[in-house]
Amino acid sequence: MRLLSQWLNDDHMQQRGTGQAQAPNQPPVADQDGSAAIEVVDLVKLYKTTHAVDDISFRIARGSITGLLGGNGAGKTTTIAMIMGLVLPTSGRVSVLGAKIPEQRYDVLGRMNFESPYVDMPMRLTVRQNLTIFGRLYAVKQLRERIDQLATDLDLKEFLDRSNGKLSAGQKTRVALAKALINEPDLLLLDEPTASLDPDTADWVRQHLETYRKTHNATILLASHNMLEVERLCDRVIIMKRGKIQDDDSPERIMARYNRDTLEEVFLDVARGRLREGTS
Ligand SMILES: Nc1ncnc2c1ncn2[C@@H]1O[C@H](COP(=O)(O)OP(=O)(O)OP(=O)(O)O)[C@@H](O)[C@H]1O
Repeated sequence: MRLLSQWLNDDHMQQRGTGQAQAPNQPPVADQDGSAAIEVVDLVKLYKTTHAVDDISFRIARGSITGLLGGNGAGKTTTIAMIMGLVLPTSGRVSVLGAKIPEQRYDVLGRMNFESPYVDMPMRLTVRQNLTIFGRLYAVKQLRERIDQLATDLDLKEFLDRSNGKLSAGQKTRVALAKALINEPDLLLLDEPTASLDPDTADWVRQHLETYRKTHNATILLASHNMLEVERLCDRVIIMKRGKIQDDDSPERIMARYNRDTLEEVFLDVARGRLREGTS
């Protein structure tokens, strides 16, 4: 995850450094054709001899919530980074909201957003200043009202004028979520969205994400190590291991296939190489 934060910081610096915002509110690239929110075909990322991502393919339907699971080093972050166009694939194709990535990424970046508690925002700036900068990068209209709305929705009012460096981990996570929603994205990529939140706040964030998906018909792809969260939120689960897709189905069908009652048990089966029902 540290690597992803580095890529992201570099990316934002590049956009600011060139003085060119990312043309966020451009007309949508041809996605009226019913194309998937995300399409990944035969995707490979090879780092010297490490197959970080090893020939994976999937399509993610619009308006769905998909969980990307897998142990440490399974290839989740690299997959998400390639979907965002931050890492170039060794081979294979990615398209997002009908646009080829990375070639046409600037056509759709304004309709996407990303959140990870591992990516810090500038510490000396206040929450309001940070949200203002990101809102301007996305050319959000009526930005002040949008920030007020997010502050109400995500309960940030109490520390809106406090610098980011003086927030608790849980408060930072809520601010990071506000940043991810600032442009009302059609596609939200989340990395452990409830890490470091207490159970009550985590539950509240999950509810917020579910509501956001419903009200905006948004598509959410989230990497998580929290199996209960994935069971609760996701219509579909993609399990990765050593760069490959090990399983891909609804949580219910996956649990049935492994003859398990929880995704946590399935995760342990996959991690420890135990076979699912019906495989030899
Ligand atoms: N820039 C890089 N150079 C070399 N190897 C890399 C690089 N980035 C990732 N890797 C390797 O690729 C593999 C997949 O890493 P990745 O970060 O995608 O896994 P992950 O599933 O996100 O893991 P975690 O749950 O620990 O965050 C790992 O073996 C990792 O060491």
